[in-house]
Amino acid sequence: MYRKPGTPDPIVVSHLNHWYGSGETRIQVIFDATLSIAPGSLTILKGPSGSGKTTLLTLIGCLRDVMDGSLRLLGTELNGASEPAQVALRRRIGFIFQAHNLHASLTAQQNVRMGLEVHGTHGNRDRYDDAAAHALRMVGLDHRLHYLPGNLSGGQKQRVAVARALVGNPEIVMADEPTAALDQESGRVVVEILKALGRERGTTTLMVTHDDRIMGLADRVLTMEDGRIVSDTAPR
Ligand SMILES: Nc1ncnc2c1ncn2[C@@H]1O[C@H](COP(=O)(O)OP(=O)(O)OP(=O)(O)O)[C@@H](O)[C@H]1O
Repeated sequence: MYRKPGTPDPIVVSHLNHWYGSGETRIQVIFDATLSIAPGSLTILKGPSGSGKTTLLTLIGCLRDVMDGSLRLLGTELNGASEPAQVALRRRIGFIFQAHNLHASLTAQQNVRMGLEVHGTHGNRDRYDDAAAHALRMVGLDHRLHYLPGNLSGGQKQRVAVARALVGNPEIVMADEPTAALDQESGRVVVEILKALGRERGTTTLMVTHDDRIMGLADRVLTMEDGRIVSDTAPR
């Protein structure tokens, strides 16, 4: 992918620490995390339950305040960032979660449209349907635009959730266990879609997963243990 000289990495974390609780029950859950993630890459964050993966992902996704250390997201320092600055950054991120949270009474296209409506920043509302249809085409579901989630398979529902995360052209996609409920082939399809976006649009993906079946598809695998990043490998 072409990269303008001097462009910073979209995610740059430096000496990040995080705690939960207060007083005697305060516990540290992230210790001195330092990493930089290249644009257009797909990075997997893995590790045992309770090792801090979701905490790190939500810190990077601007869903939790930075307490200590530095976290630069798309060139903006999050430590001390105002709420409006954080809201503006969140609009540049597409989120995909394991429980895909599709609305049962809305069609695939209407669910994806919601991805634009919640932001309310994409100008011409007449174009929302076109944008939603386009995003569903990208995930191979253009023949299911008017289906309700109840009439879609698990893999198809997850692809609708991917389309909803992608419809606003996010610069970063953050996914928490997006393939856990899927069979191997459906999981692979979801990851391949995100990889293609990296190549074609430079979208950077950070994904938490326990799913060993998809490790080989990542550009980079970070392993966490007890709140620390203990290994950083490139599978290929
Ligand atoms: N809101 C919270 N308040 C207090 N402690 C928390 C909170 N959220 C998480 N923790 C604790 O912080 C540690 C890290 O949790 P985190 O959810 O980041 O781990 P994880 O690696 O994502 O785990 P899993 O794979 O089970 O989702 C755990 O010990 C957890 O019990």
